[in-house]
Amino acid sequence: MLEIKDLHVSVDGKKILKGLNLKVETGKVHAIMGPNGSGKSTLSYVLAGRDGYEVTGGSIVYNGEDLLKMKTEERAAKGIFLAMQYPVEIPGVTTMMFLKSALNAQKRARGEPELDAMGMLKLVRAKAKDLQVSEEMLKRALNVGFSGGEKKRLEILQMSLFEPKMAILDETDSGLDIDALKLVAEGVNTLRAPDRSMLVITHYQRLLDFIVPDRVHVLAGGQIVKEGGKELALELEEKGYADVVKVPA
Ligand SMILES: Nc1ncnc2c1ncn2[C@@H]1O[C@H](COP(=O)(O)OP(=O)(O)OP(=O)(O)O)[C@@H](O)[C@H]1O
Repeated sequence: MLEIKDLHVSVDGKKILKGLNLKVETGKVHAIMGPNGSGKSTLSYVLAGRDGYEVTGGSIVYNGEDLLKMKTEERAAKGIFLAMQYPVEIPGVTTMMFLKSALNAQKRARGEPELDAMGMLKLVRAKAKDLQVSEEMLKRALNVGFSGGEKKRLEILQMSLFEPKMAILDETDSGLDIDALKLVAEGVNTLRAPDRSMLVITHYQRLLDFIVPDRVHVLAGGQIVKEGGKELALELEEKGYADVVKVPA
């Protein structure tokens, strides 16, 4: 369970989150929708512990612990995973090498035995097939020259390897054609579990037809301004934000 209370965050001196409150329940899928620039990516970065995001007020409690006191790698080891809106390219590091070192770093931090090259290859191959991530992609430098859809599929592959407890998907649907969207949604749905929460950030109802959320929250002007069930996403799609919520100044 994740509980965010009155969260205030600034980036480069600019106030972005302005008193955000949000509860994400264990085992549930929560969707966050909101206009451009409302602070959705900022929220995902703050949860993952990215540098440069200054928390000036409020609290985030994750399974009874103060998340804001944890370093980024500690958060990952405790099961927080962020599928980024713009996955980073790392020239010189093959995708396979990256997956192995990231997974083993988490295993080390949890005191679990690490996987050797063979074990890793077997695991990745099995999961990659379902997400149509080719062997050739696994040999290439991480995300370098990958299409938008390939990058997003790789993010979901990472998620299925890391088996996080709290997965944050930041606009994982952007740049996906309809077949890739279904593939990614299927990948996400197979990871739904009673001990795993998901925070799905999206602009479009379309994704939520495939990944049906338990709760929908609207983020506008740095605050959660409306909450509801999955029907709220339909209402937003139909009427637009301006007619459904009042955006704080
Ligand atoms: N480094 C920065 N310096 C100044 N302003 C920033 C910085 N990073 C983000 N912002 C601003 O913070 C606001 C929120 O950005 P954020 O990316 O969180 O929005 P978002 O809701 O994810 O938007 P979108 O839907 O367009 O992806 C935007 O107005 C953005 O320009």
